[in-house]
Amino acid sequence: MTTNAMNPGVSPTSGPAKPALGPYRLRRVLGRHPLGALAVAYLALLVLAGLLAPAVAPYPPDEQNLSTVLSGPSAAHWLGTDAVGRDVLSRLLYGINPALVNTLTALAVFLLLGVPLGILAGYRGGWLDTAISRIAELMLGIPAIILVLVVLGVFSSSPTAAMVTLGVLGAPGLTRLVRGATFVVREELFVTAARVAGVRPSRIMSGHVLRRVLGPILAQASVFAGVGLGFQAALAFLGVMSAGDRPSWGEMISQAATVVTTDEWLLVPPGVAIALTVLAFGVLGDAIRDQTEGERTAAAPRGRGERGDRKAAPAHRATVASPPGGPADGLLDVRGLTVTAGTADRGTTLVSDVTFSIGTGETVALVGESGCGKSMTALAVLGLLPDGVHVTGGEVFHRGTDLVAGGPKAYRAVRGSGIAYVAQDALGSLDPTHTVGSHLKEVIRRHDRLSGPATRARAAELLQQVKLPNVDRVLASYPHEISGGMAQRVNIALALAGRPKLLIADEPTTALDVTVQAEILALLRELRQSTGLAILLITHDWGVVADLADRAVVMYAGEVVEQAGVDSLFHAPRFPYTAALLAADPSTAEEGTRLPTLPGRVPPPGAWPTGCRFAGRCAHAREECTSGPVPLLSVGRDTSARCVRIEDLVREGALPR
Ligand SMILES: Nc1ncnc2c1ncn2[C@@H]1O[C@H](COP(=O)(O)OP(=O)(O)OP(=O)(O)O)[C@@H](O)[C@H]1O
Repeated sequence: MTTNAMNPGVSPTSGPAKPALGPYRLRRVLGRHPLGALAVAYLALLVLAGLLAPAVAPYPPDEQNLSTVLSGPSAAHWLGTDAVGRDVLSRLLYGINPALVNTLTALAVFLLLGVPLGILAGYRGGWLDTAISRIAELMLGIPAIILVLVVLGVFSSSPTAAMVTLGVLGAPGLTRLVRGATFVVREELFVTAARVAGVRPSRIMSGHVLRRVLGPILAQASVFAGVGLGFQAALAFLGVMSAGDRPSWGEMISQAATVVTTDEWLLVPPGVAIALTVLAFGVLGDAIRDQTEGERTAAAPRGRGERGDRKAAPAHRATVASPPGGPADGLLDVRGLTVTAGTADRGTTLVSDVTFSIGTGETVALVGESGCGKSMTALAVLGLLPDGVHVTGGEVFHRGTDLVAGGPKAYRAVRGSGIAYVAQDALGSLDPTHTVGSHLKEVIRRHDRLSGPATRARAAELLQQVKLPNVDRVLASYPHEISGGMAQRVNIALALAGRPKLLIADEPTTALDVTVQAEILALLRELRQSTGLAILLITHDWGVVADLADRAVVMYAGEVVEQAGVDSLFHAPRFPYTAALLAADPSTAEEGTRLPTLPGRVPPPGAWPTGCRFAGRCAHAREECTSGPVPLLSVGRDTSARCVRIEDLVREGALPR
């Protein structure tokens, strides 16, 4: 994930996603799509003409003049007259409203069913997704025209019944599209961040996910509006949908159809009006889709699914009990944590038997090369493991409550108010469609019952707490309007909103430039002193460990290989891997000397050797290292290490005394 001493050659994560298609961006989109703008202008004109029909129509719609039937266009009747001498232009104008009302009826049903079900299926997943998807597939198999004809037969050719049926039959297609888009958005970091901040799922779905999938929805709605209008015309032409006695485009088509053999012109005005309107809806849909397609595919699946449940029997543990992880007072106690992709029986273990503790106000660094299981450990503590990855052994006690046993409910209760989270991707953690103020207010409302002005005051206070200047301007800014460093301060402010006692920070400074890194570290240090905040810091950077941490937990190939106070660790590492990592740290290297490298790679999950997992890369490995599982052994007051040769190595001078 990062480029640094422990993880060479791997680039930082991508930048933030683009803002979703809101009203402001819709205007910009149309500015770049002249045809789309033309379509909007046409539709706006149509609505206006429909509303103003009584004022602008040259004749009353039902006024008959039997002396001028089927007259064709003339100065008196610009679009001619129909079979009973009524003015076609006037009827066309009066017919706009029924055509649009019918279209809107179908559209409303289409959206009201398709959008919520799609978001629910995509966001919740599991059985709800399976049920909604199966029903949608079933409905997509129903032949629409036959069902509509049956409905028209039952409901006396009622246009409303036909349009409602069309909406119901169209909705499953929208549900599938929205579900797919929601799957992508659900994995975005800002959704994870909102979840960790304790924002309710209903609020995340309506406030964040809906806004992000609005583009595809609008595109689909435009196209469906065109389909609805064309469908009305087809039904009216077939004479199966009653037009009543009001003028409507469908009714005009229907009447023109009866005289089509003697006068084809009568089909032209309503036909052209319908064709133009269908075209306008289609062009608008295309403009919106062109704009949003790239954004949807560009949204990287970076976040995490919510899996706090234990799915299978506890996994195998080390034969010797691990010693306590440090001077814990019960704020966080992780005991024998095992995380598996798949199930315990038929899965791959990603993290095995991890034990450590964090006390109030303490900062513990989780260190190790890329792929050693640091993030999986942190995500298991938060109950935010990705789909298909589960805790299959051990406990995560937060103030005495086992979150693993408590399941998603227990995790939800502590996220935000007990344990907060700050990710590496500062901008990606913020929803691009919300201002900083809106992010903060949402989280504050989740934790405090405050009035509107008090919520704003609290938001400003949080920004001041993270030392952001120009609070009013920052509150009104969108994420793309602030720098990475400011965004990370905003994320820390969001994390502090629930007054948590523990902050999990996953490489919070890696993506920032050096001076900003130092400022963020200084801020964390200050917050720790002023609020008593405990921090679980995931990092590759020994400099950050030295700067901030009290203790370090070193992970290798999914297990803890050493735990120690930072001073002991730096001066007398007790595991050859720790010693090798420290020796390869460029910040401690003497100028002009060649930096030692650590040959080989971390064995991937599923390919861990028996015994010491580091043996394949260790210059000091002997047969005894690989003959059986190696327990984590206490070495001195605050140190434990998973090495059977510590005494030999110290004696031989391979490890410092
Ligand atoms: N969704 C997943 N399904 C299966 N395996 C996964 C999944 N996500 C990560 N892994 C694997 O789990 C192992 C531990 O990954 P993890 O992200 O915890 O490592 P890390 O130490 O945090 O590395 P980095 O510093 O690069 O983030 C890796 O081998 C990784 O490939």
